[in-house]
Amino acid sequence: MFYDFQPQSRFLLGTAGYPSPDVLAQAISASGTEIITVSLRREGNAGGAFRELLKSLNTRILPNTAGCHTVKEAVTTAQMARELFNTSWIKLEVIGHADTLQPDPFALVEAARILCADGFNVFPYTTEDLIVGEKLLEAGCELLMPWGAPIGSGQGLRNIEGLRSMRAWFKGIPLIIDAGIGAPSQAAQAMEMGFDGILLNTAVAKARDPVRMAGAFASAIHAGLEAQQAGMMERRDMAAASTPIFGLAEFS
Ligand SMILES: CC(=O)[C@@H](O)[C@H](O)COP(=O)(O)O
Repeated sequence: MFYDFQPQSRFLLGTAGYPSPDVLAQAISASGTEIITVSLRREGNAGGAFRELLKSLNTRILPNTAGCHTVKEAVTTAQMARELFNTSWIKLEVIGHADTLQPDPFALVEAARILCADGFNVFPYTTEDLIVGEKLLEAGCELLMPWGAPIGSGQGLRNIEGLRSMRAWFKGIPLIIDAGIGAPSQAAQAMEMGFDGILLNTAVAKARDPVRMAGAFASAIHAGLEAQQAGMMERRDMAAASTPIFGLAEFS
């Protein structure tokens, strides 16, 4: 459950950098997503026509604060997004450095505290750090969005053991992998590990065929969720015969 919403699809899609608005609309349709994220700053540049297109797509809009570097910028952007899109949802990004695009955990927690107290449902873009995650929950966030890898890098699950620890530590808290996913197999792996959803943008927007890639990610995310819910076998260090030896004829 992502706040008050239980989506069928666990695929959350970004809307930046597509070759055209038409390709974006087709990719959203092929992805089966019910939640799209929109950067207020970029959207603001593109104007009202883009906003009208997004509103016509029959998906929930999760505005984001991409490009914000301070608490003040992020809070102001979130407040503008609430008015523009008529939603209390906000994907909170407070970036620590323009080159790494790594979240600033101190500013993130402070901004989350202010926005939660102001009635927002905050989706915080964070790292796999457990203490930062705890502080975000204390601030009032009901879910966390750990990165897979730096935004736009396509590196996949860069710290897989850290993400495993995070999944185990925050039992029952929805965790959505956000950013750095480059291939459908990486998204499937995250779902198999027990994550609740995948948010990505670049891997679809910059694919040679974004519409087809959106479909590929949709299949992979669905497969990963199915595997997770079916109960995966435990990994073993040693072999275990898959064929029973009971009843075999004895030769002497
Ligand atoms: C679109 C968005 O909200 C960002 O968090 C980010 O752009 C997603 O990361 P990738 O582009 O690496 O998928």
